[in-house]
Amino acid sequence: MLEDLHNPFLPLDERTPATPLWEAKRELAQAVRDYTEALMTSAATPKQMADMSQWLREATAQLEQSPRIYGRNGYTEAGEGTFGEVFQEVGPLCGHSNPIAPPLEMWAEGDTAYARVNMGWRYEGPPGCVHGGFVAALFDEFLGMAQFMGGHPGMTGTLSIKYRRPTPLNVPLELSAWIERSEGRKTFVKGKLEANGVVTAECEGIFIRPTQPVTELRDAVMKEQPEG
Ligand SMILES: CCCCCCCC(=O)SCCNC(=O)CCNC(=O)[C@H](O)C(C)(C)COP(=O)(O)OP(=O)(O)OC[C@H]1O[C@@H](n2cnc3c(N)ncnc32)[C@H](O)[C@@H]1OP(=O)(O)O
Repeated sequence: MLEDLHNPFLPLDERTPATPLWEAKRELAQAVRDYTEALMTSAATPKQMADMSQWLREATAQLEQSPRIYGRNGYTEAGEGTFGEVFQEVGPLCGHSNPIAPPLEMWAEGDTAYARVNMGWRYEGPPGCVHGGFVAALFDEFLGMAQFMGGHPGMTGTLSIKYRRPTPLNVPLELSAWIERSEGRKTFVKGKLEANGVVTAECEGIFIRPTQPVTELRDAVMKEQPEG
């Protein structure tokens, strides 16, 4: 059922783009990341901002007029990689080709999964600190991947977070996670987030292995939506 999912713990240098589309998109996504990060701290003049808005709208129009592919299933159906290869590009937290992904880098050593990320000004909640919702998002993605080590990955059922200290922006954040136990379709995972050697947040997640293939999720969800 989940055989085709990308192994999130491949060495980073082996996670090469599956097709030329992703190779180009990675570069564009990084440029957009850099642009939005610069925007957050820029005090350019209103005229400079207006000029850049115009220039960006024109660039967006070019993308909109290009051939389009929608969603993970769309990319796999278009031959742009397996479900797993596409995931490593479009995932909203770790996707190389998704400019909203910080991105989060993950690897495994023994029974523990690790991740590293640096959250810039785009993610500010309390002054100088990472917004709590983004801390939760990092845990959701990271614990979601850590449960793969158990071999029975599922969807997030419950995520409980203890915010112990404010999490600073613009420093390397270190995450670690491990599987506590599995019961039937449920996998219990724990994790922590550290900045400068201080634990700023802890998380417990319960992941539930779905009864249907995750690749069929889109069609199942669409069927559940009311007409209209
Ligand atoms: C597959 C790899 C993807 C990895 C990415 C993970 C990161 C994500 O963001 S996932 C997206 C966020 N999560 C979701 O959208 C999930 C939405 N929820 C669902 O789809 C369903 O409720 C789902 C699949 C979690 C469980 O549904 P279902 O399979 O019908 O559960 P059900 O048969 O009622 O219960 C099975 C067991 O799980 C337990 N359980 C059900 N829901 C929950 C829950 N939310 N929290 C804790 N336990 C639960 C039940 O108590 C039951 O336990 P037991 O066997 O001991 O009685």
